[in-house]
Amino acid sequence: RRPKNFPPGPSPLPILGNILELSLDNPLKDFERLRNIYGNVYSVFLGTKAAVVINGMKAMKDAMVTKGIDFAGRPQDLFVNDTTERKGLILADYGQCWKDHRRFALMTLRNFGLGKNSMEERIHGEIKYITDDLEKNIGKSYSPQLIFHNAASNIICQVLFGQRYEYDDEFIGVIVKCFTDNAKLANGPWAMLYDSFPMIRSLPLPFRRAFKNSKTCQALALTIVQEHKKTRVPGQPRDIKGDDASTFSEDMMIIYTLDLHFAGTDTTSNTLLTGFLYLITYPHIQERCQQEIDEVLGEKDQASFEDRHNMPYVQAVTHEIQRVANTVPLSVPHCTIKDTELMGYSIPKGEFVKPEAFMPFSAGPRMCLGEGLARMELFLILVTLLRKFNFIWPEDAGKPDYTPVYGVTLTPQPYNMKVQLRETK
Ligand code: HEM
Repeated sequence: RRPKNFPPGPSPLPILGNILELSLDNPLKDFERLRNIYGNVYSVFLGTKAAVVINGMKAMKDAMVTKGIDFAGRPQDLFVNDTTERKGLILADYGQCWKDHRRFALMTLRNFGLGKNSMEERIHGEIKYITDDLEKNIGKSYSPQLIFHNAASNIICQVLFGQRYEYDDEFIGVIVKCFTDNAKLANGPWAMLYDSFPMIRSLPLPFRRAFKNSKTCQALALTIVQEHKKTRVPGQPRDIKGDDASTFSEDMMIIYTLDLHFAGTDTTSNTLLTGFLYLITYPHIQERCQQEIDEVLGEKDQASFEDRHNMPYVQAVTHEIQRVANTVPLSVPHCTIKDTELMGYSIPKGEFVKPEAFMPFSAGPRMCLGEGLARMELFLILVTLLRKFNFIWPEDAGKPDYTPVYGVTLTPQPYNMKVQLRETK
């Protein structure tokens, strides 16, 4: 039963709650349907657990910013918590440990050049590998998935581990494959059943693959962390470092690096993949971006992030790409840390909230800490590639299918593109 003055929603069935109202494969349309019936703040029961769904700018701002701290918790009894063994930063509950980790991550990103030229240089260094790969494939029908996932992974790997990996490197290939698989599993049907019906959790069902993926990544990350400990010179940080005496134990450090690696890979790359899918199939928009890029950059060697201020059209296209890509469609679940109110409804401590509104990086104290890096990556990669190449839908590729594949991150259906060098002026 809903607590007094709780946000409204469909009547729950015993044990099942409202699970039959939601498509287990992709509940986004059902969330939208329920929003049309119950308004911007409503609740659904996943099994016996109540979840509040928040939509629309006003309710999102109220919950995530005005009452940001009230809503800054993370539920701790979900499939995703068992996958990451309750360690790391993304799913840490509100408290000192989360604060320390968030501050440390932001400081590391700053120390490694975010907001300064060095991060731009690092991104440009990686773009050079993308353009080399594209140049090798001029005229062929080519799947861009691997390059964008590996490029985004390499940019964050350089901050985390001080190194990049070749695009055919097996070690990183395994990690990125586990990430993409877990991003689908964590919002997939088995996760929904796992969250709704705790009695099935110990059964050998397909959700176990996510635990196996997580163990595989942990074992690989451990080898890097141990290698770095061996060769570390005190006082000369090359990348992030741990300290056994604090909350940054080796164990914690491993999940923490995987968290940042995961958060920085599947998000930026899927946004780019969706971006190119639309730029290819709306060629007049690709062309207008290229015109603006040519005018602003002229003879300049390479684009700088500052150039965005002179490229209003490219900026608008980047924002539109983020809107249609809807890369993290349900954000990350929040929970209230004390009894609070939202849009006139009472929300008691401990119920969890899945914000659904368009704010690609979310808002408030828990908002994406990689926003600055992601924006820089999206801008520099888009501008540099569009300046040098034309991207074309292959003649034999049939009609484009824009239906995204559901998961923690939305992914476009796999597609091939053709690349041509642009005429140099
Ligand atoms: C287009 C790219 C990206 C999008 C759309 C995106 C989106 C998001 C969203 C919606 C959240 C949840 C915020 C909330 O709970 O309210 C989040 C959290 C987070 N993101 Fe991103 N993100 C992107 C790129 C990145 C990058 C490049 C990094 C790496 C530096 C990163 C690191 C994180 C971390 C660590 C959190 C958890 C923050 C916390 O719990 O305090 N993200 N992101």
